[in-house]
Amino acid sequence: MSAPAAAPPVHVRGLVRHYGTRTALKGVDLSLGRGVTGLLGRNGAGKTTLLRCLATDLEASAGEVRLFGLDPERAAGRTEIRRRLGYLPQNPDFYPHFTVFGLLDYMAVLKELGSRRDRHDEVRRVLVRTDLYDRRHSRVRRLSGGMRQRLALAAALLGGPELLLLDEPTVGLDPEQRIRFRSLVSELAVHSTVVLSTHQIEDVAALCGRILCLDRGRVIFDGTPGDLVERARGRVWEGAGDPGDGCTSWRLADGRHRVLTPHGTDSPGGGFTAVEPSLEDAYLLYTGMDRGRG
Ligand SMILES: Nc1ncnc2c1ncn2[C@@H]1O[C@H](COP(=O)(O)OP(=O)(O)OP(=O)(O)O)[C@@H](O)[C@H]1O
Repeated sequence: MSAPAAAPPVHVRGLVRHYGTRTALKGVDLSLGRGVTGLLGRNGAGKTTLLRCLATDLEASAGEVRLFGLDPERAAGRTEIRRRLGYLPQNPDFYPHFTVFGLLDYMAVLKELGSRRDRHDEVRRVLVRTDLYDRRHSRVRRLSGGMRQRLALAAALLGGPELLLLDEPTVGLDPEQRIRFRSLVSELAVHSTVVLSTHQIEDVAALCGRILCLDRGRVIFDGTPGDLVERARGRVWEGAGDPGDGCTSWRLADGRHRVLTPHGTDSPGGGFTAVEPSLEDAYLLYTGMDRGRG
């Protein structure tokens, strides 16, 4: 099945997804090209549900999903989409008795990756990319949590997908592996579309050219990290004293407080001075500010 030549990798209009009586996505619109898009939102906001819909793991209850211009609800479209995407699910689970190499080779067979020789070359390639080559003969059950996470990433990279969907990929990675992960993903994003759902704001700041904030099944922010930070300017403060109620605050190591005030005109009072907002401040403010909206 062929797709329109200029179709974006991801095009979603009015996407709704119900689980029984619960509505996890309430009309999501988005269109994604190359680069890394960070999907942010509080627990239960709908990030995993959105990724599962893009990964052809869940069907839309209503609305339109097109991947590479193809319709995942049609069998031919779905098969072609699956050939072209890589998906790292939340809490990936693998057959524990396989070796690392054997498991990836098995997944490569399912991905229809050519002859035995080509497949093995591809498995070696993703093992090197994820720093697991030295563990290729280990049983999956003997891997640490971070290594399993890298194995899941290796599986998602098989075949060089044009669309890479990563659901909390850096959970359990040590700092060195997180840095390796970031440079791998930013390299891949030169030629492909990456969607990264995460609670790790540092990863978003380091990697994402675009951020989508989800809140209760809706996109409440779509823009660059810089846009999001700008919205927090004049609303982040540090100082001594009691910041009082009505704003988000936390105690710093030196005993002072960092305070987020929801409106630009608010001030926590004497003793507090406005400071440069971080992406995390901006994210907290933005999702917090939206709390009052229906
Ligand atoms: N299989 C399911 N059955 C019923 N409800 C579900 C199911 N999966 C998710 N939900 C509900 O759908 C909503 C969105 O969940 P989802 O897992 O997409 O959120 P999330 O943003 O990925 O959260 P988290 O950050 O905690 O992973 C939540 O209210 C959740 O309880």
